[in-house]
Amino acid sequence: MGVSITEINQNNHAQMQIMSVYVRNKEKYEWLETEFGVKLYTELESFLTSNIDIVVEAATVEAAQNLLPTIIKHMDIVLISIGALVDESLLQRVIELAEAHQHNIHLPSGAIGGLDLLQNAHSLATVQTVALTTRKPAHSLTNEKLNKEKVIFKGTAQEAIKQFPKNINVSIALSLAGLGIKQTTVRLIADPDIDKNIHQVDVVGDFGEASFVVKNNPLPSNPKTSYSAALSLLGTLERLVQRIKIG
Ligand SMILES: NC(=O)C1=CN([C@@H]2O[C@H](COP(=O)(O)OP(=O)(O)OC[C@H]3O[C@@H](n4cnc5c(N)ncnc54)[C@H](O)[C@@H]3O)[C@@H](O)[C@H]2O)C=CC1
Ligand SMILES: O=C([O-])CC(=O)C(=O)O
Repeated sequence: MGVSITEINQNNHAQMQIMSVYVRNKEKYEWLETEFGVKLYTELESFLTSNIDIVVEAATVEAAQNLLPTIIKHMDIVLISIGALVDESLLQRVIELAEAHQHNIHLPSGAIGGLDLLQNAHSLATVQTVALTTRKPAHSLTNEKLNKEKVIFKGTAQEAIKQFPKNINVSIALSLAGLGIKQTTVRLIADPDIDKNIHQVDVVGDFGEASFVVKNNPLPSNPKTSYSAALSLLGTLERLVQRIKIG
């Protein structure tokens, strides 16, 4: 999510600076040091003991699963590869570590909205169903040449993220806010005629019904990702230091 480093270090968003970046290949990212004055680390422990207060993860579900337990022992984290938390034993372990070390795990809404309403409705009353219908440009989901839309997945959020770990992190955010990974349903549609990532969330509960549709433009600097996902990450950081909490 390249927008973040420009936004934070040059436009002074969130009253923060990115000081350190954890990478696997230093040579590939040397330009970040030159352009933004950050320091690169290939050793996780050195990265975590460098001059930083919080980690922002924007890598992959697999990387997040591997790194999360160590990171949470050291400090707070903003996690955007939320699909990592589909692993229930990892989730439990990470919650215990967060509690033991008094650190927080921030999960941005990412490319969807409505998680505040869902959380309230689920934790304080009863929610009956949560359904996600995601429609993405066909080429981002399949190598198959399609001339019309095709439902390429129908099932639980748990199964969806296993089959599409790069594409449906939002389903695990929804699951954690509501009915869990086994009862949150997902339909994933490959559509050759669109260039947006469209997420529709339908919730039915004692409070009534809610539907949210987000038609996401691609992030200009990284078109496979939705623009709003990067904004959500930045917004989560910004809200950490704001005195008025909304939602
Ligand atoms: N929650 C949400 O709504 C959304 C979540 N995502 C997720 O956010 C994450 C980042 O997305 P993008 O910026 O589009 O991905 P990207 O593929 O453009 O960038 C990921 C970066 O992480 C690096 N990386 C991968 N494994 C690593 C490791 N083990 N250690 C250090 N660096 C590692 C890669 O080299 C790459 O530079 C992905 O997991 C994606 O699925 C993306 C969009 C929305
Ligand atoms: O960018 C999006 O629209 C959502 C996405 O990829 C994800 O949830 O993993």
